[in-house]
Amino acid sequence: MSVMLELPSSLRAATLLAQVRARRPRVHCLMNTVVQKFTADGITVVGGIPSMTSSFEEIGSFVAKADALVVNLGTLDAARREVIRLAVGVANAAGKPWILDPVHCDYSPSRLAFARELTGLGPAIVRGNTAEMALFEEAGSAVRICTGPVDRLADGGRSVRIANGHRWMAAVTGTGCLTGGVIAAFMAVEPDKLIAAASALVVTGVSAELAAREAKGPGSFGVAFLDSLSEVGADELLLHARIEDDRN
Ligand SMILES: Nc1ncnc2c1ncn2[C@@H]1O[C@H](COP(=O)(O)OP(=O)(O)OP(=O)(O)O)[C@@H](O)[C@H]1O
Ligand SMILES: Cc1ncsc1CCO
Ligand SMILES: [Mg+2]
Repeated sequence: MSVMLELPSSLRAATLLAQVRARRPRVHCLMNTVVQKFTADGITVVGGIPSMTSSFEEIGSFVAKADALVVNLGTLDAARREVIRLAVGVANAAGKPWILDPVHCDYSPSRLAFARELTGLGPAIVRGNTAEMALFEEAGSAVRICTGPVDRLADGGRSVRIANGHRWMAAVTGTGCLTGGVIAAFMAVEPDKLIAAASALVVTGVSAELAAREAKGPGSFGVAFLDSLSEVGADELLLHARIEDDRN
């Protein structure tokens, strides 16, 4: 007998967004040094509470207090690798969900090997762009997300596409990293990781479309995107969400 797995919907995205805003989940980010502020702002305006330290002495306490963890490999060095291993160990021991963003794993064999090591430690989600995810055809039990003009999400039983977003997202550095933070906030309130991630991507994608109407180009778009993320609600999500079943 096959089990009917839930598929994402605009209504579910709106409900989860309201839950994030009501519950204010804590999201700890081991975020690259390029887009720390943009990512923290994205988590804050959507309704979560970000923390960003990467100190070896403190990371255990911060992860223990967080509801979800983001592991982003954008700016990686030996110290950061050790902090990531410690953070993942604490998250796993406490049953807290974490998302891996294997930024630029396509640029460096040693980074790819580290990203593969982390994938073996059981992230809830692995998300990257097309070039990165081409190296992660296999992501264990994690939900696999490949973002781009259309986002593709898949777990063992489901495969969906989110067709929201705007081309200026690719012209602002860190929109993908920011979506990792927003996805983590949604994972903190929803145990079904594919539903959580798809809902988060609908929220960021619809917000980007609304922001593009106000912006003059990528610079003002980045600011308008944060404005839209703080204001988007059920009406806009129900009207604009483009979620497609990708099984065929
Ligand atoms: N041409 C496009 N049209 C619509 N949405 C897009 C487009 N390109 C990217 N996006 C959206 O932008 C976000 C970031 O996706 P992208 O694949 O560019 O991430 P990335 O390369 O990891 O970004 P970064 O590393 O700068 O954070 C996703 O939410 C995606 O849906
Ligand atoms: C440009 C860049 N380099 C390392 S991390 C980062 C941010 C987006 O991935
Ligand atoms: Mg990226």
